[in-house]
Amino acid sequence: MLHWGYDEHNGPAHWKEVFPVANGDRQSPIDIKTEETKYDPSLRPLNPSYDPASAKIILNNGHSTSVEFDDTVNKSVLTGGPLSGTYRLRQIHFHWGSNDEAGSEHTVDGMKYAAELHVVHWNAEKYSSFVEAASQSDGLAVMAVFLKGKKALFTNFDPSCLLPKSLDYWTYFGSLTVPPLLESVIWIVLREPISVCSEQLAKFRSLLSTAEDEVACCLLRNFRPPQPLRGREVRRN
Ligand SMILES: NS(=O)(=O)c1ccc(C(=O)NCc2ccc(F)cc2)cc1
Ligand SMILES: [Zn+2]
Repeated sequence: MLHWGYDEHNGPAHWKEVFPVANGDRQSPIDIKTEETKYDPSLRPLNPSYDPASAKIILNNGHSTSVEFDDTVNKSVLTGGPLSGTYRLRQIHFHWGSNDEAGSEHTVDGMKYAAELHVVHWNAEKYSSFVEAASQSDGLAVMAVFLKGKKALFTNFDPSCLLPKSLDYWTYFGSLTVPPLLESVIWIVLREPISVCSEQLAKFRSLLSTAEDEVACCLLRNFRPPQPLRGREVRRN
């Protein structure tokens, strides 16, 4: 496979050829079987604290569209939940499908949402850089928010925060969902989805996966299918 992507010749089924950890014991995403999740009273409420001033750039890296944040200081952080210590916000990005019926990476009792937002943080208390944290089992924390397709315009959506009303969540130990698929992510999946309209989802699909000097082709989908749970526990607050 030339460079990994989501096409027939370089998609998720091929990633193990270059990244053997693809067959590891804590790969993401997973299908969350709600009946098998275990209530854990020791789990604390999530405490996201984001400063909009730390947003730097928005970019299309060919695999997703992402907003990068200034992660040189503790300006935007996530604490609480299953986390011990302070995790610093690095970037947010989305995963989507070629139609509104699929697109999320995590699924809930087999149900796919139209898209999924990932809010990526790293453990700046224990490690000195994102790259270093990305190789540690407790190095990263990614908060996932489901996006559900909504025919009508969506209402009472507060543009300043992309989070749903409820911060109730499921949590499990997993990995990056794109190469290098490092098994260093504490996943926090919010139970309540946010709504986006079909036009917004269509805009994701119009993003290009090619560089300016190449023949344009759209990034129609960029979700990895659910991976084996391998005996891992999924807890809920
Ligand atoms: N979809 S996801 O939320 O799981 C995810 C989050 C971040 C990254 C990432 O930063 N990749 C580049 C990268 C990865 C490791 C490094 F060490 C350096 C850069 C990849 C996937
Ligand atoms: Zn992601």
